[in-house]
Amino acid sequence: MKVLDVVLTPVAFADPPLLNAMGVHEPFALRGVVQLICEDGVVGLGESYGDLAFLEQVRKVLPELKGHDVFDLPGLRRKVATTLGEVVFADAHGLTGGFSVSKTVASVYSLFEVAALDAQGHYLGRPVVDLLGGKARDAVDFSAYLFYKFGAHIGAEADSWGEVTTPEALVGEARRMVDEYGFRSIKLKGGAFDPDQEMAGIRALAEAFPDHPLRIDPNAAWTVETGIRVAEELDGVLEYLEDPTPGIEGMARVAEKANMPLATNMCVVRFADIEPAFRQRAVGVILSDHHYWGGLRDTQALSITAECFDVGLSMHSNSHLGISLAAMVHVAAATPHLTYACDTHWPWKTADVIAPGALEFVDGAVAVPDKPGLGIELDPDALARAHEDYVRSGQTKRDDVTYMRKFVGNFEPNTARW
Ligand SMILES: O=C([O-])C(=O)C[C@H](O)[C@@H](O)C(=O)[O-]
Ligand SMILES: [Mg+2]
Repeated sequence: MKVLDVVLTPVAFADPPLLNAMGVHEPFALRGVVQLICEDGVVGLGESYGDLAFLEQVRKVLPELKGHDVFDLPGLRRKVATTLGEVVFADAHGLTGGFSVSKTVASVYSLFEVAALDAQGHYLGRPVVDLLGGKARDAVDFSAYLFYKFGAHIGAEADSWGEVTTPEALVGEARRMVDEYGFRSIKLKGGAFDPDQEMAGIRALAEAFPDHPLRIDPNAAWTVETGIRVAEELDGVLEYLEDPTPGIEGMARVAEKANMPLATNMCVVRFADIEPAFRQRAVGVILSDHHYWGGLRDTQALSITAECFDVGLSMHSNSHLGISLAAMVHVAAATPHLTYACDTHWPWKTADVIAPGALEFVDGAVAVPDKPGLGIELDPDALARAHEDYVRSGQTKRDDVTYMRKFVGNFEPNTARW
């Protein structure tokens, strides 16, 4: 089944002022939506980053795809690699680790691989999970993804979540997420405040939700010494400690002293990082993310590799829409060695580009769609609105640092700050 045309649509959707080590989320999150228009009226959908520098790489590949057979995934990867050559896409926030030629190819390929698998599924009348080997589980568990946050964007009214900077407000945020979605585990995005303040937040969550496994992720905002201190003080409280400090060597030094596993989506972000990280026993959990690990099938390869070394697998999330959630659910369902509830930013958004109803949270889990392909439908009006928002936003990249300086004039990223 050949590709006749490819449509790439940059979109934006409203995002609250969520805090992290790099600053604060801007008023809109950007994404790129791809439609592979194929023979027989089949359309395959993919979603990834919306930064202009990323979309420029994606655009280079578009003309190469016409006439490509959507069942030829190795050929698709070759076309992406050949077209991009030695180019390296680097985002402005670094929250998903370092940049490389291989990560750039993996990221661009992933967008098209998901769309090709969706198209294959439509053509065959089978869900993507079946194309990936079949269901290892019927529903995929997600964790509540808590953020400290400002109450409002610059010049805007307060959003419905309000300001969250205290343990009490954090527990309130968690309560709302758990009540609305039924999440059975909780992740706190840290790195925004002093670690003692964030530990107080974790302790308040542990008291309010004694049956919910907890994690904290400061995105490498701490020194090795602070990472070790937090690991000791939160021993028995956390199921894992995510990216306390920068780099494989630093993580290995914290891991040596920590009783809980260390998790990462920053120091192991491509297959070449696995050998040094595992040799130094730097991580006990990898957060997979098909958007930069080379698609759904490479995510499964990552899982098998982790399993061989007795390393756990969880799943990372950036701000995303329904196409990405569907892809995450299909690959998670087809990946037996997935040992933790996955991350998702889903509760933070209020709009989407897909028709509602295909992906529902019940008890914190999303049932795997059984319709063909990803099992979702693009809503053309919603896509057009999201594209208008992209144009209106004036944003061309995610830049949490610069936006934070509008709140705190002399702000510098919190990398290894404490
Ligand atoms: O687990 C992580 O590191 C992330 O989810 C990175 C994200 O970019 C998150 O920090 C965010 O959206 O601010
Ligand atoms: Mg992380």
